Amino acid sequence: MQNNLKITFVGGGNMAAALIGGLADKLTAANNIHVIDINADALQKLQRQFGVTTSEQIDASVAASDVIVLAVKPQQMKAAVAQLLPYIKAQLVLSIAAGIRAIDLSRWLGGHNAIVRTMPNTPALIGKGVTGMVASNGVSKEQHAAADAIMRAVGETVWLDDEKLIDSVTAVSGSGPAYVFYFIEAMQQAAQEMGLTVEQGNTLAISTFVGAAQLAAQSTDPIAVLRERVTSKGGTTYAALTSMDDNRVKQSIITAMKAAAARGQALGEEFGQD
Ligand SMILES: NC(=O)C1=CN([C@@H]2O[C@H](COP(=O)(O)OP(=O)(O)OC[C@H]3O[C@@H](n4cnc5c(N)ncnc54)[C@H](O)[C@@H]3O)[C@@H](O)[C@H]2O)C=CC1
Ligand SMILES: O=C(O)[C@@H]1CCC=N1
Repeated sequence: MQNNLKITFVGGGNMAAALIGGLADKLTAANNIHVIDINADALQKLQRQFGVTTSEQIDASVAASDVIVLAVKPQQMKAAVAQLLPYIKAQLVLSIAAGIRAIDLSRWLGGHNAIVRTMPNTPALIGKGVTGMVASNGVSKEQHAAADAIMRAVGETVWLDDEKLIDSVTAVSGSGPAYVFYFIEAMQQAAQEMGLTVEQGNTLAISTFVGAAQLAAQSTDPIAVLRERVTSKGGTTYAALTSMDDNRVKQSIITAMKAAAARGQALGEEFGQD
């Protein structure tokens, strides 16, 4: 079902492309989506692939849009937002950047406080994303619904009450696809070291991930029970999991995820300064 939301993306890189893929001619007509990026090649690709309109600099389309999606890197955010200032009225500003806090965006936008901070992830590209979101106090009911509809167009949404938790979401699901790919890569390498072909290893590793994830999503049993059902006493899985425990793999994953959350906070401090 399409609405007529006019959406301007500031930044047309990887994550913007994933979101636009879910929105264009689905939530809203492709020609209601405008993308501004300093990289002409990125714009050409988006124009060709999705039929969106584009420009290389901030223009009047910003003033005419209902929603402005901030999709540049945290390091690029302050400079990008500064150019928006003359065009900001009542639009919803939706940021997907790691770390950058709503209070800093608001200050750079002259006190504008209709801001939704979000943390999507790349499975959005195939409509299987999940996005953590938090609204600042100037967001109207309609804008809240619009933000939810935008992110739902590419997957699930999880709303938070406390903005601080966005760094935790970043560590879990924002960066999360990379942990999964890392684990799959390790399984593929092990498969090859144990004599399977590249193709056989890829099929076995990826299908195992997809199957186990779907089983986990559909099951009412705790994940630990699902794990125990694979683990016969004195069997092969027990040998593998004992090796992982001996190598503190679980603790390493938890430590790594806390490092991601800490980096999110540090990005906010580093690039949210005046
Ligand atoms: N890649 C991911 O998995 C995720 C990324 N994010 C967030 O999304 C944001 C974008 O990340 P990516 O798409 O991966 O980066 P990217 O580097 O692919 O895209 C950023 C784009 O912004 C453009 N840009 C830079 N300065 C600009 C300016 N002043 N005006 C207009 N465009 C400008 C660049 O040319 C580039 O095309 C980041 O803030 C990141 O934290 C959030 C969730 C997941
Ligand atoms: O690595 C990053 O900083 C971004 C945020 C979450 C995923 N990618």
